[in-house]
Amino acid sequence: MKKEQVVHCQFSVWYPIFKKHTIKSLVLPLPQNVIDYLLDDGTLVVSGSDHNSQPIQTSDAEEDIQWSDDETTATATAPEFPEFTSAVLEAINALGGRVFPKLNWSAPRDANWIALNSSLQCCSLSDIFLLFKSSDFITHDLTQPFLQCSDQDSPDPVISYELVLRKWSELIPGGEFRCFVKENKLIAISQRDYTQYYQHILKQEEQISQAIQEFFSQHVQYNFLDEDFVFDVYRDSQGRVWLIDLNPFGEVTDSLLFSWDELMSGGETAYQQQEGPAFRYTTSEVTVQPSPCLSYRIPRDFVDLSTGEDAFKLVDFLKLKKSQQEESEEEENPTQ
Ligand SMILES: Nc1ncnc2c1ncn2[C@@H]1O[C@H](COP(=O)(O)OP(=O)(O)OP(=O)(O)O)[C@@H](O)[C@H]1O
Repeated sequence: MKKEQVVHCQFSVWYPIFKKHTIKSLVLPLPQNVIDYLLDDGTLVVSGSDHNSQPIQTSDAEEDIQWSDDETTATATAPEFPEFTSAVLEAINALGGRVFPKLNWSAPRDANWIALNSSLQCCSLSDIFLLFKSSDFITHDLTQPFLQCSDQDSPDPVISYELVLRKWSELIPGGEFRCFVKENKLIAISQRDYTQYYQHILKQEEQISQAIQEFFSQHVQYNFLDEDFVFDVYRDSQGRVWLIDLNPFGEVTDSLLFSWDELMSGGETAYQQQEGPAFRYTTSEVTVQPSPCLSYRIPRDFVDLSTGEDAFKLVDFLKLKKSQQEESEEEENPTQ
């Protein structure tokens, strides 16, 4: 996979090409001070004028917190981005008040557990910041988007970072599929939420595969900037197919129920021996696995502490940690 392929899969590159076939979205340039804020480990929650949450600082900024009985001193000044905040609020309103946020490539899928509603649905900039600051996928976009590219000797293309806001849509996970395209041929289709068994996929295998192939040949094939790529689709309850996302054809993209070895080898096993693409889905409850994002979670208690209404619980927790730390330091250095 070349750096150029990654550049082509940025949202603002593919969206204008496929606008008619995907969810309505708006793209806002991400100012440098917002990028710096997102990459700064210290401040956990921003106190924006659009949100009434209390600003809280994590342990990195512990030194700044005055540990006193008057707990109000534990609040800290959070950064404010007035112009960006109003541009974001205007965009959210234009999209119906609820949005799904992304950066150039990724959504903070690994951070949904931290949101109060356990979802990526956002109504304000603080909702978006909380998810983005908690997400390794977002940090990856910001710091090493070309990590797995084969042409490491070539200079990294310059990236203009963008906040993508997509109109919130209730997508049923069983209707989502990932499609692999090699040399402009659709070689493989995988159920996207492969950890679950969906009876309707088993029953409608033929119709689903047919609908996706038609969508590909009518709207996607030869229209993208590369001949190898991966696209995600959603088939709604009326059988209509929508484009959800475009990804590079390579290891950086999850190959789900296929392996990259078989897809790279031209999909010999997958498509050359048969007419259409190979279609894989989970066929029984027996193979159901835990959700792949589970490893990104932290214990529920800590989530409650950091996002709960009672922000002072977090302060108590940090105090406890601090005193535990001091005790263990004393044990390690009994001479002191
Ligand atoms: N507009 C939307 N409203 C609600 N949910 C959405 C919306 N767009 C996407 N989703 C959900 O979020 C999931 C991830 O979306 P998307 O593919 O855009 O993120 P991503 O970070 O690029 O993922 P990947 O890395 O797997 O490509 C989708 O599978 C879908 O379930």
